[in-house]
Amino acid sequence: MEKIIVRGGNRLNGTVKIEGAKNSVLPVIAATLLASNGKCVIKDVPTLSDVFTINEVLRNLNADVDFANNIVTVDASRELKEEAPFEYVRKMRASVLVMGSLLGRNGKARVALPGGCAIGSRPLDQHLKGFEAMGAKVKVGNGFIEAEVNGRLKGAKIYLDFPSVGATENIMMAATLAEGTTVIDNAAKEPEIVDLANLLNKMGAKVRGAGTGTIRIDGVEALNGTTHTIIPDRIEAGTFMVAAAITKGNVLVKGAVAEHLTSLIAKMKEMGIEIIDESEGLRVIGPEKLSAVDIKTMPHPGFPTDMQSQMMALLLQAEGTGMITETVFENRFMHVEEFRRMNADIKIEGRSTIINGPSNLQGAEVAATDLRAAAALILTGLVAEGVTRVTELKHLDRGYVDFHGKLAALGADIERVNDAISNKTAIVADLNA
Ligand SMILES: CC(=O)N[C@H]1[C@@H](OP(=O)(O)OP(=O)(O)OC[C@H]2O[C@@H](n3ccc(=O)[nH]c3=O)[C@H](O)[C@@H]2O)O[C@H](CO)[C@@H](O)[C@@H]1O
Ligand SMILES: C=C(OP(=O)(O)O)C(=O)O
Repeated sequence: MEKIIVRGGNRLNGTVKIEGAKNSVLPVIAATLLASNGKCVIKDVPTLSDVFTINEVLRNLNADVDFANNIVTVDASRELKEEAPFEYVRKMRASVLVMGSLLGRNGKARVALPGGCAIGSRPLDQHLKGFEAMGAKVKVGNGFIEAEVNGRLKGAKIYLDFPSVGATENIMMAATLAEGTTVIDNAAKEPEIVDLANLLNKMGAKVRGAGTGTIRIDGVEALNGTTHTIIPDRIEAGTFMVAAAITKGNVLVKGAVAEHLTSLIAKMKEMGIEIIDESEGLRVIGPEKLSAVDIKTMPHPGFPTDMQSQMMALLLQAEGTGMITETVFENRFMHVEEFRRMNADIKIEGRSTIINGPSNLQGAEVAATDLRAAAALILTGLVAEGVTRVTELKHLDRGYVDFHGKLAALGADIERVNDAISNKTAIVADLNA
């Protein structure tokens, strides 16, 4: 079994470089399916398992996809197939993002239903409501969603009940090739939505208002290939900011964009952490004592749910009682039990957790329950007494490139081992002895 082994106690110092954003690159790669002429060249693509999965989804749809040196090149000019099977959607929910592109380009899409996941039930009703408003017939059955339109999609006015990131992206992509104008109200405002709109506009689309609550898309006849560089990953940046603060270190998080991290910076400053906006990124200096704060996750520009578990790790080290309320996902506290195994004092009350700090954290064997929980448990291991072993690293690899290597370069005592391999090596060594 693969494990990350951390021995707590080292302060982190130095510079870490942030990769391109996972949550940007996945919709961007899905959007390249819209180009019926020319290739799309996407730069600063992180080598994450989710990127390999979306590339496979595209290949399966008959696109040519090449991935080398952090550049993905997609040629989707051939006729596309219409189905994203369960084997991909099961690995990564964001596979459903090909639905908007396929519907816009082909008039038909068949995507396996993702089902729930460890952080919540995550329905797709807002995506489907948008496609239906644009004239698609949507059918759900036999584990698949099928959407089909006779001729072209028609522009429509769509109000989202919740500013869903995925629904905003899927509807935006479909609308680029629709007849007439689509208006999405109560749209998500995340920086990744703006990145996707910038790519679409370079491909020849007419998208305005991305980053605000109302996005207007004037449909065009066809889209072309282009070159695009992915924005830096604000969640990876935030995770390293917490790593610096929790270890009382001094780290330059190179490439971090302050405007993408306003709510996190505000909360970290409230906790007593020094954050300096330098030309290359954000420098984070951890204080000797952290103060407890209350946090409520919200759609952007509110506090990101994807930083919730990492901030819980930080609050475990703060003086006093802090509260975290999760409003985006209904079940994103699975990591609490794992933190408790490390001697954390946390209570769950409905959608809130009460964290009493500072905890006398102790190393333990813990299992990652989702991607951000994996990172949070490793962060906790950086300050726990003794050795922490974190398993279920498939979650970590979805969203972090060489996480342990980057922490080790900053001075952490951390390694990644594979028991299966070391057992095999031991057996071979025995045989040779
Ligand atoms: C690949 C990607 O970009 N993933 C991000 C994206 O996920 P994702 O796009 O799945 O998140 P959404 O914004 O859609 O979901 C937020 C909430 O809305 C609900 N909902 C969503 C769609 C829908 O049709 N009906 C519905 O009820 C979800 O169950 C959830 O409770 O945004 C989340 C919220 O910032 C982040 O945590 C994820 O990292
Ligand atoms: C929840 C996350 O991602 P996804 O939507 O891809 O599951 C995340 O990045 O923390």
